[in-house]
Amino acid sequence: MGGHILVVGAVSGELAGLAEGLESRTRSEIGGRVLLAGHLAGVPIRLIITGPGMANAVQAVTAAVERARPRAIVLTGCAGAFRPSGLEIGDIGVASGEIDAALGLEPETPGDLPEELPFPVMRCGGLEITGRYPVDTEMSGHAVAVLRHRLGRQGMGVRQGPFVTVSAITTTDRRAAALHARFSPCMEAMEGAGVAHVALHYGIPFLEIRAASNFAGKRDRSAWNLPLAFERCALAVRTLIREMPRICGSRNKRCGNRPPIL
Ligand SMILES: O=C(O)c1cccc(C(=O)CC[C@H]2O[C@@H](n3cnc4c(=O)[nH]cnc43)[C@H](O)[C@@H]2O)c1
Repeated sequence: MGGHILVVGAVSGELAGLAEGLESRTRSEIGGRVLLAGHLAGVPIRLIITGPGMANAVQAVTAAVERARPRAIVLTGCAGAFRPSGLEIGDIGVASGEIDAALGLEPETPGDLPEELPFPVMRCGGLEITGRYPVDTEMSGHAVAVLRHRLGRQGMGVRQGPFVTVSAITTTDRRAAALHARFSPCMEAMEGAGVAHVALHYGIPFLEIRAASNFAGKRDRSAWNLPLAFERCALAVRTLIREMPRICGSRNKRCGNRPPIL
């Protein structure tokens, strides 16, 4: 199997469990970010820690992709789970799509969600992206099946659904309910739409898998379980990488480096 998998996390804890198991590990810097390279179960892997938020993620992933084109990008880490999804803390979410919840038109009522942008930020393969990014459906479907089979029997919930990307972490039940009413997401985090944008731009299959560290809604820091989420997201990615030859084919849905449309 040729080409490496680029695994992306915002903070070091999210990739620590994968970094520990890397065979023939090397450490370098790219675009001012730490890049670890090596193999997991014989699969060539690069891990990049981006820093939190979309701006960091876009800069880091662009730098990594420009240095060496991966065969797939997997974004992982902790996330806030939406209660109606049925996910519990420590459970796994697999994105079926990525929604940039901050992009759009200012709403008439302060505090409401933005309305959909009236022009695309990207055109790709007949798609006009105004804030909702596709993921690689084939990879995502395989990932859910594998994770349910392997982790479900250890008592871990695995759900597939849209992820929302936010700039401000949701801290009220009102906001969580509004996001759920609009997008029916299973998880929220801060990097997904940015990495999905870069992946689509370069035509690289993209997958996002996270573990719930908290519930989206009223902020109760004492109820967050970051260590459990870090451990579980690494377990999920490791489990998938072992199955990568089956999950990640040689498809390349290239958009090309077309000039910006704005
Ligand atoms: O809020 C804190 O006090 C805090 C303390 C230590 C670490 C963190 C984080 O790393 C959170 C930001 C990071 O995690 C993702 N994430 C996790 N849960 C959520 C959420 O409910 N809403 C948005 N993002 C979340 C996010 O992708 C960041 O990279 C926080």
